[in-house]
Amino acid sequence: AIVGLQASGKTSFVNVIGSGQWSEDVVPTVGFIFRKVRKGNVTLKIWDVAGAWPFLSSRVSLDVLLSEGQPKFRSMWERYCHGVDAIVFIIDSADPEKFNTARFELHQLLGHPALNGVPLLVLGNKNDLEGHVPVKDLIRDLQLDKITDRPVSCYSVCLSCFVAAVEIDAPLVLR
Ligand SMILES: Nc1nc2c(ncn2[C@@H]2O[C@H](COP(=O)(O)OP(=O)(O)OP(=O)(O)O)[C@@H](O)[C@H]2O)c(=O)[nH]1
Ligand SMILES: [Mg+2]
Repeated sequence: AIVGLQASGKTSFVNVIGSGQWSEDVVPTVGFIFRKVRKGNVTLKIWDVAGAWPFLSSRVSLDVLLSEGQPKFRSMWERYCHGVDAIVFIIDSADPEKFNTARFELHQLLGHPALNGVPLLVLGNKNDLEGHVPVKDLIRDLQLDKITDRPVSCYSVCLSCFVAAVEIDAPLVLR
């Protein structure tokens, strides 16, 4: 399952691994998209889950999240993560203002007992943009070092740079 805040690049990621090509043509996902991607003799079944649900898209501030408990739309993330082999969390690394919300949502998601032990891949996307945050700071800001109950990896990527190869800067396997 691929989760993350709005416009972080989840659908772009699925396009890149699915077709091997960056596509400029993405629109915000409504609900979710289920995709099967065949790689050699392996078939990946992928849930591309919207960062926000239309009817609640204005309610994304952390204050609201905290005062209302778990907002309905992101509790949907958990539903799509049930029983998966891995969770991919994508974050716009050039938009640090959203890091607090992202951290809150990520840790909230991982706190669900049913997702215990499921490996986590964090991709800090959009490293082509000025002011993007490097992997080491993402790890700190998202408190990835506090996640001790599963394998965690974090990479900095640029999905829109994907022509022949995804640019990866300073890959770091935490655990
Ligand atoms: N500069 C830059 N833009 C990117 C990159 N990856 C994705 N984008 C752009 O970011 C925007 C959002 O991408 P999406 O893939 O639709 O994001 P999403 O996470 O699926 O968004 P929702 O479906 O709304 O949750 C699009 O305009 C993409 O073209 C990147 O590596 N660099
Ligand atoms: Mg999408």
